[in-house]
Amino acid sequence: MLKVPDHQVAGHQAGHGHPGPLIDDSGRFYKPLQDDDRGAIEAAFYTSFSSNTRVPDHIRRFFPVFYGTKLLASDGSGQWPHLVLEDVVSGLSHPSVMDVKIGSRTWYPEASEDYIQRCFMKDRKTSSLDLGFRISGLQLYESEESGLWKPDRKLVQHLSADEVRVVLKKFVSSNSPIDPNLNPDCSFASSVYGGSSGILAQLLELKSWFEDQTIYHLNSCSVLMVYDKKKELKGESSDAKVKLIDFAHVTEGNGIIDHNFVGGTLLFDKVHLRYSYQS
Ligand SMILES: O=P(O)(O)O[C@@H]1[C@@H](OP(=O)(O)O)[C@H](OP(=O)(O)O)[C@H](O)[C@H](OP(=O)(O)O)[C@H]1OP(=O)(O)O
Ligand SMILES: Nc1ncnc2c1ncn2[C@@H]1O[C@H](COP(=O)(O)OP(=O)(O)O)[C@@H](O)[C@H]1O
Repeated sequence: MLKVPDHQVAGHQAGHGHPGPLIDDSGRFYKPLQDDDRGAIEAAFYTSFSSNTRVPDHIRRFFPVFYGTKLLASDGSGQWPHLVLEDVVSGLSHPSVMDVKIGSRTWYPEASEDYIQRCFMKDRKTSSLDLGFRISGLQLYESEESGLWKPDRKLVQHLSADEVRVVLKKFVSSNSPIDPNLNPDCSFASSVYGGSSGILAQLLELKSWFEDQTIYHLNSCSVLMVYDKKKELKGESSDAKVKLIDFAHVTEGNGIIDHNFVGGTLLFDKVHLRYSYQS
């Protein structure tokens, strides 16, 4: 049965005659195609990427599996085409999720003047320009009693550089993210961010491909980081994962490195995650 995902932390939701994402019980995420060129660009990206033999398998695993497109009926908006993707959060019973938009700029020269202006403003008003990335959305599992902490998206996006650093610590802490008197204890930093299969190692592997690949420019794309906090609390492996999502603004690389993306991941992993991990 299809249902609205309660683990969506950013992006478009249902409203104004547009459907929002759906999930099913078999681990699939249905993302409605936007009805302008963004939908076409994202569908074309997934189609190209999934059959592109120049993409190594160890890199492919950082992207949701693509199962094609499907027309789905949704309330008030009739039949609507959806991308059928792997649900990255499926299988995690108590997921902590963070969507990080990579790059100091989200605009790109081929975009419309209006889009460039809007991105330009957003990049300046958020941590993108200062840090090379911004947190677009977030949910943290707290405890059985308190459930999930899902701070307001607009607040999250407009966090200052210093506040972003605190949130990166909260993401891997066992104590309450809400209590202003508690310093994040970072007790899961070594297992979630660190280690040979942790988030830092995964980002590093991804980055090394981006330092070389010139096929795609992933403008305005996000790194989705997820792990099962309940498992961490029980001392079990929490399946920390990194996946890239949101390809509505991908352009062709034309033989040129995607410096904006490489710069963003570099700052994100080397400087900021490592900082949370070590301090
Ligand atoms: O409509 P908004 O204000 O929520 O803006 C959307 C953004 O939300 P945010 O600025 O993060 O609050 C949204 O950002 P997220 O994916 O949520 O990080 C997108 O930038 C979206 O544009 P597009 O689908 O990438 O072309 C943006 O949608 P458009 O305004 O471009 O349709
Ligand atoms: N494949 C996926 N699996 C699980 N969650 C996803 C997946 N793709 C997107 N999401 C969730 O949906 C949100 C919005 O996705 P995104 O592709 O950025 O949409 P939009 O194009 O509307 O901005 C993400 O922040 C994440 O919470």
